[in-house]
Amino acid sequence: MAGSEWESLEQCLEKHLPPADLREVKRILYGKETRKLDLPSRAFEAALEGDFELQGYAFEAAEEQLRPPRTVRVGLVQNKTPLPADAPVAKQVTALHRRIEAIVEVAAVCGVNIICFQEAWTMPFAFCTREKLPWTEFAESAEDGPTTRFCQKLAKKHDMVVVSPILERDREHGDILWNTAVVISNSGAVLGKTRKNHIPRVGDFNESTYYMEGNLGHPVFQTQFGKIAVNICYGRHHPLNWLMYSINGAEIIFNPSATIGALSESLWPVEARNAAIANHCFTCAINRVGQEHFPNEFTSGDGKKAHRDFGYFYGSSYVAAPDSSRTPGLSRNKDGLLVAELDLNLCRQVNDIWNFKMTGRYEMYAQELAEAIKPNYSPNVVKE
Ligand SMILES: NC(=O)NCCC(=O)O
Repeated sequence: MAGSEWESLEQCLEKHLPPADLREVKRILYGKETRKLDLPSRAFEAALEGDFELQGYAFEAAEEQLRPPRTVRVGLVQNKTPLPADAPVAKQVTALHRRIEAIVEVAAVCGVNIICFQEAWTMPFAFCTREKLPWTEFAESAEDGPTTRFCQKLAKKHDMVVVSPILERDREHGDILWNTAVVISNSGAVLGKTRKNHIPRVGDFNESTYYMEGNLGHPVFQTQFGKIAVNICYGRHHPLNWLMYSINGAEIIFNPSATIGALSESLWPVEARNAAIANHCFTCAINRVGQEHFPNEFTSGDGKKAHRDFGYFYGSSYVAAPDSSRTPGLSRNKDGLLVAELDLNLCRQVNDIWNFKMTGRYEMYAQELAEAIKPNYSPNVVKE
């Protein structure tokens, strides 16, 4: 299996395929080609200086007579943790704030309206360790913690909606922890928060040691730039989770994640993209990059030796559209900002073609599922 030094699928295809084959492979793998965005050269210069990748693409919709285009630019940020996991907590958080601030400046130059960071972006992904301190010290209030205040400043300064996925400490309710995304309006006000609905119990993702499944349902946030929702990481394996955000009207669903090569890389290009198709909306899949090493060894419960690292996070953040097209992914190993221009009119246009909302038979599934979850349910299996 390729390690973290292997740059990306796109780079490999471009290097090895003759142009005519490349065109066909891209048509089948990526759908209708996305147009490269003409981003300002000073944005590329700043990205180069800041040592992160910058890519920009546009999805187009057909012109309509009655509705003007509803274009919005989203920014997806993937990044390594700048300091080692054993650096003091406050220093790690500050270093991450500085890193993100620099990337958001470039996003602003690129005209981004809504930006989303990776899952639990203010900390190393330490849940593999099952230790509490110091990791629980990274938890903050969603309403007025230092990271939310920091994001409010960014939102106001750049007139940008900020989606900030953090480890939340809910001081009002028993001081408990949640995996939460705070949505901050471009006015700088906290619009609300949403919590991770599905908690992994796979590999070293020992997150159930820290927090429970979210209790806020499937909120959709009406922003100036469109209706958005956040399906946090492991939620992307659950089609009903995507569906409920879509039923509540989400036009863009962000999927801030932290996942590693050995576990999920072959699922990654499929799931968020399928969700965009199945739900007639845009999806934005974001994964962190880099390797994180922890001070104490932990085991993976698989009989193998104890170790201090989690494996590598493979980045590859991308945006998928309801018509099955998608952007190329960002690199597997570099920090990056992906800018995508979406015309939200495409959601209804594709809905009118494929009609999944009309043909979904939700009443049938609602009834069948209501029966299937009963303890005495007997599966409908027809036998000879
Ligand atoms: N952060 C997280 O939920 N990771 C679980 C692994 C995966 O969903 O790929």
